[in-house]
Order: sequence, then C-alpha cells, then structure tokens
Amino acid sequence: MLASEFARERTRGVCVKMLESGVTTGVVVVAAVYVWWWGQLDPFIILLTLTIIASVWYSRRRHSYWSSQGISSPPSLPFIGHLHKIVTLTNYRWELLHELYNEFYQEKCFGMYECFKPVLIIRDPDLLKNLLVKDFSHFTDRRAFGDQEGSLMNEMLANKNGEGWKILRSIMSPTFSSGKMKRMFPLVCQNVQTFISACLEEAKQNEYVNMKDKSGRFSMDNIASCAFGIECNSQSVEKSMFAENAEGFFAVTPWKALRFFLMILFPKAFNAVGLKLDSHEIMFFLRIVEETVKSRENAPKRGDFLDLMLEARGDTNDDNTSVKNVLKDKAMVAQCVMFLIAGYDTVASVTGFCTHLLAKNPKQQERLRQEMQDLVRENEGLTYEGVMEAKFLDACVMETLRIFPPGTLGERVCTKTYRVPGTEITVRPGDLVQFPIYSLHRDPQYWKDPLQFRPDRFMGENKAEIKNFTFMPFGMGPRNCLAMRFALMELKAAVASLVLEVDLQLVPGHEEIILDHSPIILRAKHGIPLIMKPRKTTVHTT
Ligand code: HEM
Repeated sequence: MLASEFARERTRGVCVKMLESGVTTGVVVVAAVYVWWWGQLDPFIILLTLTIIASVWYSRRRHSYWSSQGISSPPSLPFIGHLHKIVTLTNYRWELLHELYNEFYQEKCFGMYECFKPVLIIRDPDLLKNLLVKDFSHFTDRRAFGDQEGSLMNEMLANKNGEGWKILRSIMSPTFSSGKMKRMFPLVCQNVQTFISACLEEAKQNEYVNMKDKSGRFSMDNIASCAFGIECNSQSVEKSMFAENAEGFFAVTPWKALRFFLMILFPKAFNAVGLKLDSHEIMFFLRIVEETVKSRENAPKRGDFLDLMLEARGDTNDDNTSVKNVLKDKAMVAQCVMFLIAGYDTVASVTGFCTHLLAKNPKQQERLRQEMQDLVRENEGLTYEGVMEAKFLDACVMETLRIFPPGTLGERVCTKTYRVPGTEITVRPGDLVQFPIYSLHRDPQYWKDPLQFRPDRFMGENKAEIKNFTFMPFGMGPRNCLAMRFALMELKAAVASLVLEVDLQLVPGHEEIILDHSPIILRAKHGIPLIMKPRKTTVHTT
C-alpha cells in the first residue's frame, strides 16, 4: 500500500470512529434530556402519552387487516377508518364510493373500515356471483340492526338473520308469486287511475306536474291498500292519518339520523343505553293492522298481503307448525310496516325517474306509447299479463333502474370463514361485504355511454349480452328483493297508463334531476316537474 493510500485509510477510520462516537454521544445526550424531561412530567401526562401511543398502535394494527392480505385500501384516519367517507352531510355516499370504485379500477375488490369493522367492497362481477349465489351459505346475513329484542324492527324479514330469516323468507316468498300478484293487480290499477286523475287535474291547474309528489302519493296508496288493507287516498288534498304518519315516519330529523347511525355503528351500546328505533308512527301502523286483521275474520277477501299472510297461516292445520309460530300477529304487523319502509320511496323514486327519462327522450316515449296502444287493442285494456310481458315497457323500466337504482349499495355479513376463490383473501365471520350497485350500473366497461338512456340495451340479443352481476337493482341471490314482482307490477302499470293518457315533456331548466343527500336510497332532491299534455285515450284495466 502506498503511503498516501495508507494515510487516506487512517483518516477514513478516524472519521468513522468520530462519527460513531458522535452518534453515540448524541443518543446518550438525547436520552439523558428525555429522562430528565420525563422525570419532570406529571405521572398523569406520562400515562396519557403511553395510552395515546398504545391506542394509535392498536388502531394501525386493526387498520392493517386488509393490507396484510394484499388488499388495497384508501388512506384511513386513526380509529374512525373511513367513516368520514361514509357518514357525510356534504357529499353523496354513493358518489364517494363511486370515486373509490374508479380509483381502484385495476382491483377486483378493495377494503375499507367503519371504525374497526372491516368492509370489503367487491368490484368484480364474477366474485359477486360466488358470494351472492354459489357460496351464499357463507353470507346469509345482513348487518344486525341493534334494536331491542322483541321490538317490531327485529321481527321484519329484512332485519332477520340465520335460521329465523330462512324460515320467514320461505313463508313469505309464495305471497309474491305471479298468481298472487295477478290477484292484486286490480287493487294497484285502482290506485293507478287515482294517480292519473290527480296528474291530469294538476296539469289543468298548473303549468307543470310535480312527479316526485304525485308518484310518492301513488306508492303510498299502493302500500296502504295492498299491505295495510285500507284506502288512504293520499292524492286528495286532505291528508289521511295514514299519509301523515307515513310522512312523519320518513321525515329525517337530526336526532333520528344520529340514532340511526349510533344503531348501525355501535349496536351493543345502542341497546345498552335503551335507545329504540320504534317510533310513535310505528305504533300507529301497528294499531291499523291489528284492527284490520280483526275485521277480516268473516269478511270477503281483498287479495292483499294481509289476506295472503292470513291464508299462509290458515293453510296449516297443525298448531305446532312453524308457519303458525313464526307468523304471529306481531310478526305480521312487522312485515306490513317493512313493506312501507322498503316499498314506499323505492317505487316512488323509480316512477318519477322513468317519467323524467321518457320526457327527455321523446322518441323512446313514442315507441313505448305505440307498444302500449297495440297492447290495449289486442287485450281490450291493460291486463296483468300484457303489462308484465310487454318487451319495450320492460326495457324502459330496466334502463331507468340501471341509471337510477334506488338501492345504491348491497351488503352481506360473513357468517362462515371464506377464502375468496382464486385469491389469498380470507373473509372472517363478522366482516362486511358490499356490492356497489350504482357503480356497476354506470361502469363504461360494461355499459357503453352509461349515462345515456338506451332501453335497447335490454331488448332481444343485447339483453343476452349483458354481463351477469353488472345489473342488479333488486340485489341478487336468495336474499334479493322479496317484492320484485310487486314493485315491477306497480311501476309498469303506472308508466303504461301514463304514456297512454298524456304526452310527457320536460320543463325548461329542469333537464337534469338533482339527487338528494340521502345515505343509501337514490331520490330526487327538489322534485321532478313535468309538463303533461292530455291525449284523447281512455285506458281500461282488466
Ligand atoms: C323499484 C323498487 C324496489 C327496488 C329497486 C328494491 C331493491 C331492493 C334491494 C336492492 C334489496 C336488497 C337485496 C339484496 O340484498 O340482495 C331489497 C330487499 C328487500 N326488498 Fe326491495 N326494492 C324495491 C321495492 C320493494 C317493495 C315494493 C317491497 C315490499 C312491498 C320490497 C321489499 C323488500 C324486502 C322485504 C327486502 C329484504 C329481503 C330479505 O332480506 O330477504 N322492496 N330490495
């Protein structure tokens, strides 16, 4: 080694040693200062610091549940996870989810956290098929509504889980068979006539008709008539007690919203402090059904849901059969109230959306009118079969449900440990799994020009080409919407009669629907104003 190189090596060695000793000295000094400072602190502050450090560490550990399985997740906040994205007053929940759906475009699924509860959002239709149908036995439940044992809410099919849900669903399903719907068709048609008359009356008096209001009243009349067995005629100016209580029930107050979120997020605490969801309006509905059931004992049949449920109960002679035990009076009342909750806003919104889209697309409206006129000519009126089998009417309703699905998000709770096929992902009991209905319906990968109203997507060969599990306005699998047939019957009867009776036109300045900030259900915010020009046809329903 040359002398110069040797000198350089020595210098480097000395420098490293100095650096090392410098670092060591630095650490010792910092530690000494820290120990001195620590000694000065109040034990309470020390405890608090340690608690904060331990809590943040715990929160980070819980929020690594998905990343430890290789699942992407948007950045989360300590403790609350993504709650700020879910419970928001300034944004639409489905739009936030839609942004994330687009952000994780490469992924089959992505993970989120409601506080510490893991939520897996499935984007991939093939995975959804497994989850909702093939491997349904792992996902039979929905999120538990933490309402008290014995409350009306707990008796509703939509809130039941496990074996209790299975038995009740098997009792309720036949109530919605095609034959039973046909028996109910005249009741719905009566309300369609009242709805059309109310629209025509308003069109005579005002420049435009508020479809949000009119379709809401139509939907309310249907539930009152078909589920509660009463005529409430909410289209008249004088509001019935039924309509008033239903409106009170759906009115969102800050206290109600807070109670609802507390129940969803902290079900155990909700129960422990004795909070309840059952409101005085529910007690009103309870009285109505109880009185109506009593008055049915020797009365002629109306063919409504109450009759059908009483029939289901009466069909069995054995006192110990499950039907009798499951469908007690209280459970029957609960199902009627559930029909109001599940069926009022949904049907009202879609009726309004569909008429708006038809007004916006006059050529499609005319094509639909043509189909309806042919139908009326062939059947001498609107019949159940005619309305339910009309191809273009079906396509218009489906296309409306694609663009504006009232239920924007579906959900299941994992009940048995599940390995997601073809992945390393494990979903454990209690984890939530969600399917983004709104986003799948508007994904350009599956729908060309997704925002355009093109009923032809649901006609003939096009219909067969729709990728499975990219269109599910009524959910999918054994836990899908119980009343899909009933909802479609209401929607189709209303839209068919309306296009036969009036020309629907947009009100200038109201070309787009502004959506409401409701957490899950898609509905118009201000209303759906439409110009209605009466036509010279009279529709008969048979
Ligand atoms: C256009 C109208 C409607 C739409 C778009 C709709 C949509 C839905 C959706 C998305 C679900 C969840 C399905 C799933 O998790 O897979 C559901 C469940 C349900 N819907 Fe509907 N619905 C409508 C009308 C109605 C009506 C009119 C009623 C009652 C009269 C009703 C009763 C129910 C019930 C009872 C469930 C829960 C089923 C169960 O848990 O077994 N729906 N609906």
